[in-house]
Amino acid sequence: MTNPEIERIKTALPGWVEAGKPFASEGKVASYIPELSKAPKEALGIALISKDGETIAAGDADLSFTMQSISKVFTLILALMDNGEELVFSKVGMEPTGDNFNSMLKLELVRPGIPFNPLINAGAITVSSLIEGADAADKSARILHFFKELAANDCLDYDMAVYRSESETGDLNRSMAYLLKDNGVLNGSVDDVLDVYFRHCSINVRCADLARMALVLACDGTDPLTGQTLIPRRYVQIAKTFMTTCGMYNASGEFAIQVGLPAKSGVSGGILTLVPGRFGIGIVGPALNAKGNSRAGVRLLETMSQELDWSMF
Ligand SMILES: NC(=O)CC[C@H](N)C(=O)O
Repeated sequence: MTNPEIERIKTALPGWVEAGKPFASEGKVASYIPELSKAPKEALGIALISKDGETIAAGDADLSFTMQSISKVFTLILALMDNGEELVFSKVGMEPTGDNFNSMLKLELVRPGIPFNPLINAGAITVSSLIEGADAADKSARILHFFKELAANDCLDYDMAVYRSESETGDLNRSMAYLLKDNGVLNGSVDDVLDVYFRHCSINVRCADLARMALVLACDGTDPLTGQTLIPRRYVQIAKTFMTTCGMYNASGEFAIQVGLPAKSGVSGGILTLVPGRFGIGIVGPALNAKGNSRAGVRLLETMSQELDWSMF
């Protein structure tokens, strides 16, 4: 039986992507991690996977890119699976900051030492320290294994050039980690925690990988294509709530109004989003707007949400 929504997307998607592409010229590719500046500025690609396994892709969907902040959603889930809610939320809060993703302002001003939420850098670095494992290498191996399962792709691996580039230049994250350590929030050595963090940020993916990971969230933790439950439903609920309130950094309110779906972006220009119960979606568009979200990617999602009436609200 044909699904009219899927047929509509198949027909219209190439046109929506073409209409979104020019918006990339309003954005800038991130360069504070020098290796990221090599990404093609004008690119825009998307892949969707439906709960019945139908994949639809358009534009530069084959471009590979690093997950960056998108990985924070899944390390949070793994930390919750490893430690439970009580412990995780004794180290990291549940509120949006309204500040940039790499700001350390509120670490000192309000509730000293505890990051506001797990999707800002300070929160995600704290979450990295909560991943179970004998040492940093073991923790990173567990994260990579979990991501491979969620993406149903055994070939996922690090982009070592991006990893090295961030390790060499990540002094702001390093200073944040020292502050967290001094406040008694971080377990383990700062170098080890940052190694785990930089590695999961540099896991290389394509749009279809993000779409498959998002599909698991869209289906409450069970991969509908294998029937395997990979995440307890409660932790999916927590992750999707953070994506809605903090996933697009300090543009999450605007995104909730214009698009109305749980989403997470990264500075490589990736966006992972989902339509509850129906689709997992991965997007890449390396040119970013002032808040650090893919300019053309956000535009494409605004169009799709309006055309397909996707807002949850
Ligand atoms: N917003 C992002 O994607 C930030 C992730 C990046 N690895 C950083 O720590 O700066």
